[in-house]
Amino acid sequence: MRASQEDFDSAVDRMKLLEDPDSDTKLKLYALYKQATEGPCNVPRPEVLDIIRKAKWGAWNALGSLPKEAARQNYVDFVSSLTPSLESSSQAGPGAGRSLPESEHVVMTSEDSITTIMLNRPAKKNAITIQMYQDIILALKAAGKDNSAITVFTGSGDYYSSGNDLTNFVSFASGDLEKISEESANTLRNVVDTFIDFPKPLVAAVNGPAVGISVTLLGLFDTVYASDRATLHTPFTSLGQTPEGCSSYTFPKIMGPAKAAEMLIFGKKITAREACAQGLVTEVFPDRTFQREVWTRLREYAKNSPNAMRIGKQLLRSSEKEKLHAVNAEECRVGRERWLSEECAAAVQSFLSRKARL
Ligand SMILES: CCCCCC/C=C/C(=O)SCCNC(=O)CCNC(=O)[C@H](O)C(C)(C)COP(=O)(O)OP(=O)(O)OC[C@H]1O[C@@H](n2cnc3c(N)ncnc32)[C@H](O)[C@@H]1OP(=O)(O)O
Repeated sequence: MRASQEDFDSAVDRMKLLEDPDSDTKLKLYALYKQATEGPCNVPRPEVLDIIRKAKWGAWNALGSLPKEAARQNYVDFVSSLTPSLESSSQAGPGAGRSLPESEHVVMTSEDSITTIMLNRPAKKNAITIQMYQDIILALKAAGKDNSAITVFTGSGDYYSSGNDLTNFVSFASGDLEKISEESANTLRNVVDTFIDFPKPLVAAVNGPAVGISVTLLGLFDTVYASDRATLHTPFTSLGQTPEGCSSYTFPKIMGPAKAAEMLIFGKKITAREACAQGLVTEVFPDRTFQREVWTRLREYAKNSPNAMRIGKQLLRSSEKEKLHAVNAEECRVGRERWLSEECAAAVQSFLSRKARL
């Protein structure tokens, strides 16, 4: 169940009863309200000295391209969490009765028979934390079962995703290496398995640059639309790491072994247009019209028979599934060894200490 305009209006009224909320709460409410009512931040950044307006602008701007509908839901949930005692008995609490999982950085919305899963951490270029991997699994499982016809995966803000959050590796230095690396490999394996098994048409709307795992997973999507501003970069070997997301199998198959090697072994960054010429991207759109053109097209596609599309996907993909699961298992086994290497530790440390940039 998604928040209606009435739920939103009622949350705005309840919010007025809050007694002296702290400034972080006020900022979050302000940003979600603006996003829910006006959409993405569309005003120029205030002067440096105007501290309050700058903080408000920053909070709104950080919501990136979060859809109005998702902002409305987040606003309602946030107000509910602040005012549990004021909840009317007819209103569901956060998460109650909702078919969509809630998450701060993985936002799920459904409209026009399309479920959208959006990475929403624009200030960190949508880098994927361990929690986000778990939320992506939950979101995909929910989308696989809901009544939408198509599922779309995209990013908020200027990046599609900068890949794995490199601070995920910080815990490697501070704890039980064996255990943490095993847990991380299991998480990676689960998330990739969930993409392999996803039962409906899965479309990537690559709204900007993509790095690492956000690129490798594209080989498991049914259709990939990209903005002409997007680049695709898999800098694994400069990080002492190896390919994942089944790309060691899907990329050579899609683009041929030589082009796949340039990307996955030498870390060559390619443009969306190059990726399109090589078959990894289905179609490239001018950035200016990307959202409009992609969504117009997807809304048309979503009018097709959902069952026929799902069964069609199975026919196209099922013969590969067993192979893909085996590839995933092997990539995770090898990847885990690499994460424990000196090379990987040094590369991550180098990024975190800002000595090196891609
Ligand atoms: C469970 C474990 C699974 C493991 C799976 C294996 C997956 C592997 C991969 O995905 S490998 C790829 C990893 N990603 C990267 O190496 C990218 C690192 N980021 C960058 O090189 C740059 O940030 C950039 C090119 C993406 C963008 O550069 P720029 O435009 O100059 O922006 P900033 O660098 O200032 O970034 C803004 C802000 O975001 C933080 N950030 C960006 N990417 C990551 C990231 N991948 N991990 C953590 N943090 C990231 C960056 O530090 C800045 O934060 P700050 O404002 O300084 O707090």
